Amino acid sequence: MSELHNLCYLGERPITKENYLDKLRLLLKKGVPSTYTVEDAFAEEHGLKEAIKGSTTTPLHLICESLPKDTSREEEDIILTMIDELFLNGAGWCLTNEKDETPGCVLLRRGLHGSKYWQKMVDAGVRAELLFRRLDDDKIEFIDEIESEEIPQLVEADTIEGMDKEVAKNNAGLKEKTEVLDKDPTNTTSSYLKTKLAYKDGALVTNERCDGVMMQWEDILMKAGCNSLFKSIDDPKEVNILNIGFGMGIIDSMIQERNPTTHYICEAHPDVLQKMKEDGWMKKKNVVVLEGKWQDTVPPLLSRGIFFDGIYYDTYSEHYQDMLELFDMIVGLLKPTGTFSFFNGLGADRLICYEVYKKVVEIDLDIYGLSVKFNEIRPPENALRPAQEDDSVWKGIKRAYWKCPTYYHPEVSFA
Ligand SMILES: C[S@@+](CC[C@H](N)C(=O)[O-])C[C@H]1O[C@@H](n2cnc3c(N)ncnc32)[C@H](O)[C@@H]1O
Repeated sequence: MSELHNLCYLGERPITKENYLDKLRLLLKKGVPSTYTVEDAFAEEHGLKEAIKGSTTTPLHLICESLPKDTSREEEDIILTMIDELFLNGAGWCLTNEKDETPGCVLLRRGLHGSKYWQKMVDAGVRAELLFRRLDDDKIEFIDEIESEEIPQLVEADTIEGMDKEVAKNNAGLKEKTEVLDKDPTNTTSSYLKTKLAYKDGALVTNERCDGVMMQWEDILMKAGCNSLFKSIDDPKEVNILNIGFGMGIIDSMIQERNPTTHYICEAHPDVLQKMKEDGWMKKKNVVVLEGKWQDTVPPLLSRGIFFDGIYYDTYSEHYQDMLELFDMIVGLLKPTGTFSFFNGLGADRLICYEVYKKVVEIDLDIYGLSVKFNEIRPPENALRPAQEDDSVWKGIKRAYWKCPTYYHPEVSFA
């Protein structure tokens, strides 16, 4: 076992600065990577060329797994500083071990959700997410620009010949993965909009693969969303609401019950629009249906001088980046007293990611002078049960997109 890993098992007590922190710092200073995995060490010890793929048990995993439950205040401080030290040296908050757990997931399993250790993981996740976004920004100049030929490029198949075989194989793999993602209706809007949908068994699903687009169990979340939209009405004689994403029409039916002056609904999928026609939504006197992607249909509202008391956003196959683009419009469309809310499923298939995004969204909204308040809602029990269990809502659904015990319902306003 490597010296670094041995240290992270925290076997020797008490945990002191001399025995742990100083030794950790020394190892990192000597160049041992903070992401050195147990699998790497095993491969090295056994003269294997490569470590087992798909599993990265990092020093952070070991610390989280080994944390004694009876630490003194001093010991806790040493461990927290060890975690800081690993992060400072590039440790990853979201690498996963053989059980598909991040270090945060290990803490959660061990009953340490909400602890100081947990908070360290969340903070590191937030920093990493914000940093990666900045690095993606092409306006950033790097001091030590890497020569372009050193950067592994995704090459076209016909240029592969003659290249180093390994690079070619990796490139081909990367290209294949990109193509798979491009065709995945859960991942790409253009692919989703071409995918046939079906309304069945209290859900809206993709016809072939049975990806859950919207499900009836979410009505409790939609109720909270609808209440937020009518929270602070500016003028009861002129109530404007905008909902982006019709799905099963759950929130729109709730909005209709409140009889707003104008109820805008933005929807892009042809099958959903067809269902809306069949169910008479196009003919309702206070409803305006914006047919097409919100990216095309919402911007014109800005120039028409329409302002909203409430805006709700719940689409499908979009990414956080899309939401950031929407924020640009929200500031222009929301009345000063208005409320914006959205289906908060950001990272909701893993609690640590969900809490990282809760913070990231707060930071992003703050840039617009918007503040967010999260109300906690307990989802129905059968939404928290794995698909194998009889009464689970995920039975027959391709992938459970919800796995968190608490829903953080967002209410966003200028206040
Ligand atoms: C999860 S469902 C919305 C469910 C809805 N909140 C309800 O209460 O039933 C998402 C909807 O957003 C639509 N959608 C996805 N991308 C869109 C886009 N870019 N513009 C407008 N609608 C979009 C989908 O077709 C789908 O009907």
